[in-house]
Amino acid sequence: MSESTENQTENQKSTQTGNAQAKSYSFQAEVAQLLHLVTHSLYSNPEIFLRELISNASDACDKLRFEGINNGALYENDPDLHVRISLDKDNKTITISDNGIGLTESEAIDNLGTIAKSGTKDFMSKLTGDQKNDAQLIGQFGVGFYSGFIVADKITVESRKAGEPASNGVRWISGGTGDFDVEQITKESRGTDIILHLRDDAVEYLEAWKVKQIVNKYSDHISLPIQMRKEVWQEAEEGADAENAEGKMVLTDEWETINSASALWTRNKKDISDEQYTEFYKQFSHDFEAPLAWSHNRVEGSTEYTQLLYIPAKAPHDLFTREQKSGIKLYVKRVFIMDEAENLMPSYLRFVKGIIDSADLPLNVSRELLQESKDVRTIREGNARRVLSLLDSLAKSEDKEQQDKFATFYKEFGAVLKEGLGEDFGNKDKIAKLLRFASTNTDDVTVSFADYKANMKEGQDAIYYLTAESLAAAKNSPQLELFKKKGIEVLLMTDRVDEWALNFLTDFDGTPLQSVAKGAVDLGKLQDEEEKKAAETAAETLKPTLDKLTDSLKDKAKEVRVTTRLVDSPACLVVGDQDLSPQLVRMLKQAGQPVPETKPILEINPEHPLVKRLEATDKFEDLANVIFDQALLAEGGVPEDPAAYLKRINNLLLG
Ligand SMILES: Nc1ncnc2c1ncn2[C@@H]1O[C@H](COP(=O)(O)OP(=O)(O)OP(=O)(O)O)[C@@H](O)[C@H]1O
Repeated sequence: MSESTENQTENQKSTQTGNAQAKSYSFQAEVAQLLHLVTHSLYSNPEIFLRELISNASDACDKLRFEGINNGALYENDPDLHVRISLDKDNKTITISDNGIGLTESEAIDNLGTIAKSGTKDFMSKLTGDQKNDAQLIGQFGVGFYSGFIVADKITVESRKAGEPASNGVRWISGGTGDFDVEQITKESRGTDIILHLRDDAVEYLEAWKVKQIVNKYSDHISLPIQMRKEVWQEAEEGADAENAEGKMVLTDEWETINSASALWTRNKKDISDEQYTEFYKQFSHDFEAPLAWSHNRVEGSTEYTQLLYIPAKAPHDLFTREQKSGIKLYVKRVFIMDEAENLMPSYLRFVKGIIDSADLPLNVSRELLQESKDVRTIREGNARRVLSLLDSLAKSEDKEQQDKFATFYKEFGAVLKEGLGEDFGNKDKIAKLLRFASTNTDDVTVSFADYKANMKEGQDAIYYLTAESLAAAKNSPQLELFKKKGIEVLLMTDRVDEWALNFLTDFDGTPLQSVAKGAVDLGKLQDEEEKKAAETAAETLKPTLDKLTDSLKDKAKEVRVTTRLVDSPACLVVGDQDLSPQLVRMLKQAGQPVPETKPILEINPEHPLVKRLEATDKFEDLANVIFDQALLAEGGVPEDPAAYLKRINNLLLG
């Protein structure tokens, strides 16, 4: 017995039904809360109940198909899986039946009495308490099985698990309030019947045309046949009374399939409307926002598969955590195999949601097997190429709407995409083309490397960039002073991943990338010879001061040297070309990772009055340390001993 069944049993109350075998159970508190909302809201979109129940029926058939791979007996000589909808005007019921996997008694108690599924949990977390808003959310999200209570004041579920004897059926009944009753029944047919006892204001769903319309709108892509009893026109009989004089539609015993019954991705692209693509996305992804873009292809060659990949419009809150799951569902020859098939998409594209239907993988493929498969590698590479070219086409588009979509994509997922520079060497250049940054010319994150190159000064032979913790810190960084003075654009990068990712990109289209905070400043042909000479002379004259500084700061700085990079500030910190920047070191330390201890280089501005004062002051130690600590503060760091820093400042102020 599972844990929740035990809990439910504790809640067991004396039977209300009079039937010795029926037992009454309380709903989990969250379910009761949800049901209260479902039954008391103004529904903005009541018809979604059908979408939800059909989706559950289809899942149940998928499960049977999957388990049937290794245990054919589960089909019980009833191999044609389907969903059937029956309308009963006299009893005001609508019944959704499937011949899928079915439920045992304890599964019915567990699964229909507690909330386990991610979609509903997500929904609950978005509730605001405002009835109108929450009612709209139900329409967008759907709340699975409980959607039935939008139109029904009582739901009866009758089910029998595949492979169990007919006598092991279960009946579950609830009025959608605090509890539900469960009893054992005999059910010959395998699978589940959901019987909705419609409320008086929901009898419109007893009309066959209405049901067909809803199925067509929401569930056309379901790969199973959704069937209803066929209606035929019956002419009036001779001598019929006035009411029946014109003939009428009558139900036959024949079942008719009312949906296309082919999985959406198996259909021809030109037969699928944008609305259908969007509706399909919302259903399988549980995202209630429309996707930004999608790509649907049948890939042929040594590995054959169909890919239907979507770019969502919004990043999930856990995008950056290690637990973030892949959004790819794997099918093999239209049989659902698994959710979250992480091997089918590189991790830096983990935001992509979609479906892969492989013609080559074995039906009993496991996660372990996926890791080693050559076909899987081919599919993963094909998927990455496809997503990158989809993004490239959005980025390159002349169409404003497409450009806006790219901007939205970049805002939501740009930082994740950058991980690809380190992860996907083969596509590094394609990824680099898609990257956008702020720069010293604009705060908007819109400058591509190509834009930057087009804007380079004559004689400039590197792409300059600066990584910092925020745009404000980047813009005020002393490292930029010389570049500002000379009017050279510098890309400003403020995502945490930037420095790590940029390590893997040494050039863009033949032009080297150069961090302005690493190594000696080298403006190449843009270097002013006179400035350079002046710095060299200053270095000579300042030699004794530099030596003294090096000695005083030997615990903090690896080297002290004169620079031409500064205009207004007395000093700044830089690191060697191959060293980690102080920001990255701080970040890694925060994340609890081991980092090699490297000391920065202190560069000083020989023209600055504070530096000049060093030559004459009798408080050399104080001033030297304050200059170092201020350089540290300017790049976002904190002096190692803040109290000592303040003491020194005060000492200097008091003169
Ligand atoms: N027709 C059915 N056949 C078998 N089991 C069902 C059926 N309908 C519902 N269930 C069971 O009840 C559970 C709860 O259904 P519900 O619609 O609330 O959530 P879900 O289907 O798990 O979530 P999601 O709709 O997000 O996939 C299901 O997970 C399934 O175990």
